[in-house]
Amino acid sequence: MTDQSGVRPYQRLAVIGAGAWGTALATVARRGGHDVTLWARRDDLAAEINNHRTNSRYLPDTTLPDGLRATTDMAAALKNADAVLIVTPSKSIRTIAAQTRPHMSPGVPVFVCAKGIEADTGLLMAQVVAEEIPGHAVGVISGPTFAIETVQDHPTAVTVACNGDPSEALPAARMALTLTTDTFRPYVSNDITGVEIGGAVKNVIAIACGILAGAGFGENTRAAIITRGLGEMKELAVKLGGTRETVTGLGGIGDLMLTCSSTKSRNFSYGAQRGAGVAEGDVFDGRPVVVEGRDNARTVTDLARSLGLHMPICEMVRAIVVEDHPIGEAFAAYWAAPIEAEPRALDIAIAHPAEDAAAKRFEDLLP
Ligand SMILES: NC(=O)c1ccc[n+]([C@@H]2O[C@H](COP(=O)([O-])OP(=O)(O)OC[C@H]3O[C@@H](n4cnc5c(N)ncnc54)[C@H](O)[C@@H]3O)[C@@H](O)[C@H]2O)c1
Ligand SMILES: O=P(O)(O)OC[C@H](O)CO
Repeated sequence: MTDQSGVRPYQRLAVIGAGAWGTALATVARRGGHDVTLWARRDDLAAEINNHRTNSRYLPDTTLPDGLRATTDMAAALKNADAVLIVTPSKSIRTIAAQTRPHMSPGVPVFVCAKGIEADTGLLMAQVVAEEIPGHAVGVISGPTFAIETVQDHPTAVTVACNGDPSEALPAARMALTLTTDTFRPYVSNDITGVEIGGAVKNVIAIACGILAGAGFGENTRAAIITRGLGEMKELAVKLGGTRETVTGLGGIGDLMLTCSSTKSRNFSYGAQRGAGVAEGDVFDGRPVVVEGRDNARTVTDLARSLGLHMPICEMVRAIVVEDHPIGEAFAAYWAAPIEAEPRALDIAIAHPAEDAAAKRFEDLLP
């Protein structure tokens, strides 16, 4: 084990994005005694956080810690920061990173906390930030974390990752120390790729689990999808240079277990509503809710296809949410696929003996 006893926490954090997760991470850091400035897009939200210690839209019924400052002024947020967290949805990460660049002090590390892959480029979030803010160490924070539970002080663990050997991954160790409180426990990793693929893929698998739960299927089905989904996650992560161990950690199976089994997950809930027959436009009663897995279904499968990988559960979700195929048809295609080996490295493919019957069963049963 490398002796990291000389590691010092960061003292002044800028958290960019005052939605549920940005506010939760800012709360953790403030509870840890650090100086925290939270950047919000909207004036009224910054004023609410400063004047009432609440963020009622994103974290209802919670009180934020004293001394947590919010601002809409990016320069002010970044002025004295010795570390930065970017916590907006993955679609906006490039734009937000570009907005931070003119105000970023030299050498300040940046941690991305969004779970996604960029459309068109297929880049992971840390790669996007590295392109927009060159010359800064870039890391990621991910794991099984519902923002509301974190703010309510439920014991919560995350992975903080930077690339490189343990000495180069020092910013990850410093950020882990910075965010450690009596209830929040970060672990350190040097595998950004594995952690990021875990976060993006679990969103898609959670939609699949939601769809099948919403359609009325039980725990057997969910366990099958989580396990096979984990296999898809592992193949993509390893293909891109991540490790199997990371996929079996908090950012992989940990986040899968959480997100695939709770209606607190927006991805699972979105899927559950679709599976119960709610039309796309009526999900969440038409309210705009961040469901990263909808975009991830396309970006994950685009990336996998470009690498010659087949991710059948992610393809099923893509067929439903991106290409608007009927749920029954998409699930039937997945379920009646040829018999294969577990793990897939064993090269076996036997035609499904009841392909048509299986297909018909689900096409008739599901919306
Ligand atoms: N909510 C959670 O429990 C949770 C936990 C872990 C990780 N995450 C991840 O954190 C990221 C952010 O999710 P969230 O739950 O905080 O979302 P949210 O909907 O609660 O908040 C999103 C925030 O980003 C801002 N935003 C949206 N688009 C923007 C843009 N184009 N430019 C600037 N600001 C913009 C919004 O104003 C809002 O403040 C996602 O990638 C999500 O997967 C969320
Ligand atoms: O609400 P979800 O589905 O976006 O999940 C939130 C977090 O990613 C859970 O770790």
